[in-house]
Amino acid sequence: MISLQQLHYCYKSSKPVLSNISLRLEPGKIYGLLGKNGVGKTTLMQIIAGLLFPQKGTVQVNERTPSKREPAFLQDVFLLPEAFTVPNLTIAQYKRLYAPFYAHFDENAFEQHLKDFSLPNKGSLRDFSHGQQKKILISFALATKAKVILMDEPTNGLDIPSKRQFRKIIAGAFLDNQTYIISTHQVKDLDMLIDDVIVMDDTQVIFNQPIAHITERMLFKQVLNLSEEAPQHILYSEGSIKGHVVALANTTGIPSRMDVEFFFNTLMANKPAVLQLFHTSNN
Ligand SMILES: Nc1ncnc2c1ncn2[C@@H]1O[C@H](COP(=O)(O)OP(=O)(O)OP(=O)(O)O)[C@@H](O)[C@H]1O
Repeated sequence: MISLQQLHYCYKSSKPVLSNISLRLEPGKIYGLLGKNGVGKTTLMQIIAGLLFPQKGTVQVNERTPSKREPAFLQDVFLLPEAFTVPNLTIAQYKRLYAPFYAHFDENAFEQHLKDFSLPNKGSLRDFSHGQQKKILISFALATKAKVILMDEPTNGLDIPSKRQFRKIIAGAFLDNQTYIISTHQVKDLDMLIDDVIVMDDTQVIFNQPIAHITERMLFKQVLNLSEEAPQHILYSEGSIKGHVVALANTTGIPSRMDVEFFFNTLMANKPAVLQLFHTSNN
């Protein structure tokens, strides 16, 4: 369980990046963390990982305070950063050096993930391409079986087959006692993977809902003419080759199919109307 209460954070002498953030994240869920560039996604993940310390508010991760960086906390949290440089080690040396920090590290799972990504289990990390290095680190992250796994833009730099493989590996590796938080602009890469969507905007978390709630309350569809829909139900639309893609208030009572990217665009374009849909219903 991750619990943030009235969290504030600012870098030295700059304006706040995070203000008054309260959030509760449960085990057994994969959260997609979305937001425009510079909104504070990485900062938030670094606070949860105990790498940055908030000026105000409290953070609890599995009932521990990340900033204390106790061994019992560190062995159960893994942050895969967006930018990284690998040490001058072979895969085997890397595993020997870092796996012991994670009490539940699963060597077989590590080997299997490497195989699933079509990577060898030997060789010097620096001799691999950046995309391959990323896949090695993703494989390592998942093999730690840490209760909290934070991934910052994990699919950036991955080729198209690897992105599909990423979704498959995550879906297979995820355990009920884990919480994954995946920050990404490659929203399509999270399709069918995430349970809940968190959206940050202007120093705040403005949205945190399960996909199931979104698809109950919103409908995403293709129409030839916007006039096919009641104007009061149209939340947002984009022109497409076949007419328009629209996001509507779901008045059918039947859950729709989720399009995370289109949902995000709708929320950014029409915050009050989208947020109203969720505030007026029993969550
Ligand atoms: N070390 C730092 N010192 C000062 N300001 C910083 C530092 N790191 C980030 N910032 C600022 O904090 C804000 C949030 O940055 P952060 O990297 O958390 O955003 P983000 O949502 O992850 O962005 P992106 O989607 O572009 O990766 C930005 O305005 C950024 O310029």
